[in-house]
Amino acid sequence: MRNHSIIVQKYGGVCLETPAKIRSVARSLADLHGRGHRVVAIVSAMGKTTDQLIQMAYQVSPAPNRRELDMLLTTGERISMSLMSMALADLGVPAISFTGSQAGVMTDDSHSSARILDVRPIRVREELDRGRVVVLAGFQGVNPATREITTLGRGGSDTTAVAMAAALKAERCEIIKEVDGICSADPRIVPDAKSLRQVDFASLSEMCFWGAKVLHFRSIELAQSQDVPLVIKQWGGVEHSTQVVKEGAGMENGKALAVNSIARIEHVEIDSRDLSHGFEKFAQHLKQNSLSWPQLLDSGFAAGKTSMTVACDSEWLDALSRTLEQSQDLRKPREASSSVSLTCFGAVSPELPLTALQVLAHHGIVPDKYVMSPNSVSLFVPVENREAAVKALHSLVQQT
Ligand SMILES: Nc1ncnc2c1ncn2[C@@H]1O[C@H](COP(=O)(O)OP(=O)(O)O)[C@@H](O)[C@H]1O
Ligand SMILES: N[C@@H](CC(=O)OP(=O)(O)O)C(=O)O
Repeated sequence: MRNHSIIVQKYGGVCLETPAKIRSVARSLADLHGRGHRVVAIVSAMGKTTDQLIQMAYQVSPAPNRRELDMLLTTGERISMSLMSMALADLGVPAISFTGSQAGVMTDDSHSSARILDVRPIRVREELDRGRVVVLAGFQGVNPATREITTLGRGGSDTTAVAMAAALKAERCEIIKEVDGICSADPRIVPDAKSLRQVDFASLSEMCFWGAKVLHFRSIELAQSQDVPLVIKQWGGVEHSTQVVKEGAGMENGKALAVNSIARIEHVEIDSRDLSHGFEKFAQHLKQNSLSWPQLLDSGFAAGKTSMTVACDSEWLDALSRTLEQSQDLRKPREASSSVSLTCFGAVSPELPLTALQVLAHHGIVPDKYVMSPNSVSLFVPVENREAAVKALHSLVQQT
């Protein structure tokens, strides 16, 4: 099998929700294997397993130890990988499952937000050469210095898939989803959102930073730097739904591609001398409460206070809110907000921010913050206006 091309496929929790769905994914892997490819399947935890495990941890401890939390969360992917391997064996396909550490995914020591330092897939290669389908637990690795098990952060299986595809020099890395690829908006909010057949790395990276739950943000950067051919495919479909390309050939500069949103953004105020002091106090607070760094969206200093605007998964934000109630110097100055972002191919045109504000005003939505990035216009709106804001801004996406 040494000369056969390697295909890495990643299946998210939605595609693996039930034993029946696992059997059906196994049939599709068997089919790919039967067509002569060497197949590596990266699996996430079934359905909402990771959420349930996190909730369980917080029921046991208000500030779960991060090492132990990683030990707990990695079990979700172990369940999927072993079940998938069993289902493949039942179909007569030789298969073997590996955890992240068995597969040689080496990370730093940052529990719950570890970064991949190296991938040494020795056992994976051996098993592929033997003709087996290799099923790998996504979202996890091991720190070679401490020998501790780590996780890559929520949604990290996409990053495992890209890193493994790069290390194995795979022909391509396919991210298999239930949705029809990357859409011009979350189809749950905008049912007639169109699927983007091609998207360039820079735009996709900003879409995912600003809330498109289609790919782990870090996996995009990795695919670009490691030159991994990356496609997003709808589960059951034969064609690629979305192909990620270096440059979006044929697309107009500044064209609005998609609207995405972050449902919950929390604001934190820190009594401090200056911005740097504010950051130090925030870092200390996170450490004391066993919290990893969140996604930082905005920060500023005025009148003895550092303000931080952060996003993360809801369990993390709930935990932060609880710890802030007990703090003297850090507090929540206001209710949470949502962001809504319009991402363009190429640089944002200078008139777009005003147009976006006018469209929202027409729908009675008044944002209170505007953040500019190279490809996106992002506005912070009240949580209750989020869906209406996404629908309104979607009218600016060119329907071609
Ligand atoms: N721009 C977007 N395009 C496609 N899906 C999006 C977008 N923004 C948010 N989503 C949501 O992301 C999820 C995509 O992946 P899904 O296959 O359901 O999950 P996973 O593979 O991570 O288990 C869907 O629930 C979809 O509603
Ligand atoms: N199970 C992990 C990792 C992951 O990547 O999941 P998914 O591919 O279903 O988003 C999580 O829920 O964060």
